[in-house]
Amino acid sequence: MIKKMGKILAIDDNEDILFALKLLLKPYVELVVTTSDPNEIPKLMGKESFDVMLLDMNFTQDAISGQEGFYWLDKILEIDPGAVVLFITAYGDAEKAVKAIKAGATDFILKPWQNEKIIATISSALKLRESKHEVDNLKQKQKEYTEAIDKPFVDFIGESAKMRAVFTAIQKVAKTDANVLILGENGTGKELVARALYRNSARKDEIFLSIDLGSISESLFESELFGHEKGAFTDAKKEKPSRFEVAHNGTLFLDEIGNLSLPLQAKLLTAIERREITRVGSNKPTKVDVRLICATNNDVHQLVSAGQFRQDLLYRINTVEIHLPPLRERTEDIPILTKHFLAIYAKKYKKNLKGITADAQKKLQQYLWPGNVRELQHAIERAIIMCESDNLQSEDFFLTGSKERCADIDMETYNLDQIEKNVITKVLKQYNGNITQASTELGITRTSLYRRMEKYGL
Ligand SMILES: Nc1ncnc2c1ncn2[C@@H]1O[C@H](COP(=O)(O)OP(=O)(O)OP(=O)(O)O)[C@@H](O)[C@H]1O
Repeated sequence: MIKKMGKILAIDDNEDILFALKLLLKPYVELVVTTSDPNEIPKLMGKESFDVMLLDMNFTQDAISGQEGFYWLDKILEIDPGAVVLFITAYGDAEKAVKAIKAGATDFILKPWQNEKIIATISSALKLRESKHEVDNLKQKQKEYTEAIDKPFVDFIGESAKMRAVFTAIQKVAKTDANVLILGENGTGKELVARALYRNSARKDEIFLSIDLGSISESLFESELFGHEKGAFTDAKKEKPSRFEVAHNGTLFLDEIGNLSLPLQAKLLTAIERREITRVGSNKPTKVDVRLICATNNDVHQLVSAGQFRQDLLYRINTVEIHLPPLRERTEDIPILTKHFLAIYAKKYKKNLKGITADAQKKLQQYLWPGNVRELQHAIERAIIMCESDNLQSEDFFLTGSKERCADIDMETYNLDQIEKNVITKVLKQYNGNITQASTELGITRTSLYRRMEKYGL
């Protein structure tokens, strides 16, 4: 039953009813305020935050239409959109009840009432009000967390033509609800793109939920992504909502989608196609409305050709594709990124640094950055910690030499085929046999590289 909690406002033109209500509710609730004049409602609501309001439907004698009640319901909801209003009427019928609920009332009480029934209804209404408060608090917290998490992501830097094309694509796509697939090597800024899309979308006030699919084990995938009911399996001590449900109305960022096994791809596809999920241990599907942004550092089209990624899933997630170029293909961005990270870390480590020497900057320009912007960021942080002078020096950067762009190639022979073979061997070694990266570096297609490898028996 109701613990002595909750504040109630009862509005009825019949003083006897108000008196009876006060007497009935006083032992259970913290405060009962009554008024026979509905015009008092705004003033009373200004003074006190009521949890539940009991509102008569008809205030003029002999009136049975309920119009006045609906008028005051509107006023109450205008003042407090989260108000929990219970209509009271002696002339209640199913039709009016439905109309009242549609208009925003929470429930309906018929006069004359049974005491237990009215107390039970008010008790549920108080619980509803409490849940509404909790939801509001959680939404507020979520907003604050998102803003805090988003802060480091606000600076998305790049001046190169390739990055300008990415920024233009983000501007065009963000406002639409289209599913976006972001492709790019590790550390190129895929999550930055996802957050920029979210921040500029119509769903910006809802949740942004990021899931690293690569970090979820196969056995836990289904319950992690789709949730489970209590007792669905041995360890399911409590029910768990699916990530889709948590992200409902918001944006779901599925990172490392290329790492999903084929059976899990099938499950994900069903959820996306039907726009509903079914928790493990339940047979009741729940509708979900999310904007999907996916990312991968794999060559997903190549995975499709190799039968390792479902084509139908790819078509569902790549309404628009955004390609993030690796840093070595936009070396003109290195100076501005250097400046940016230098300012951040000099402040963090309280170092009074002027900048970076021309030699050191040249070293950064020549390096291939296999870890892309993330690697540059870490290299600068480390250099700032190590630096003992006014400017970052070449020696402050410990870059793995093998990944430096080779300025010249030993010409032991002038045979062009032999030179080509040597260069390809060198580049393949440099990228540990990664065909995509090697072909990009060589400026040829993957197919051409394969053809040449076959030709030279590599
Ligand atoms: N253009 C950029 N401007 C500023 N910072 C950037 C830029 N690109 C990447 N970064 C920074 O580099 C780091 C890596 O970025 P992010 O996590 O978005 O990359 P990713 O492509 O999602 O990486 P992974 O594939 O490893 O998950 C982050 O700290 C990010 O803030």
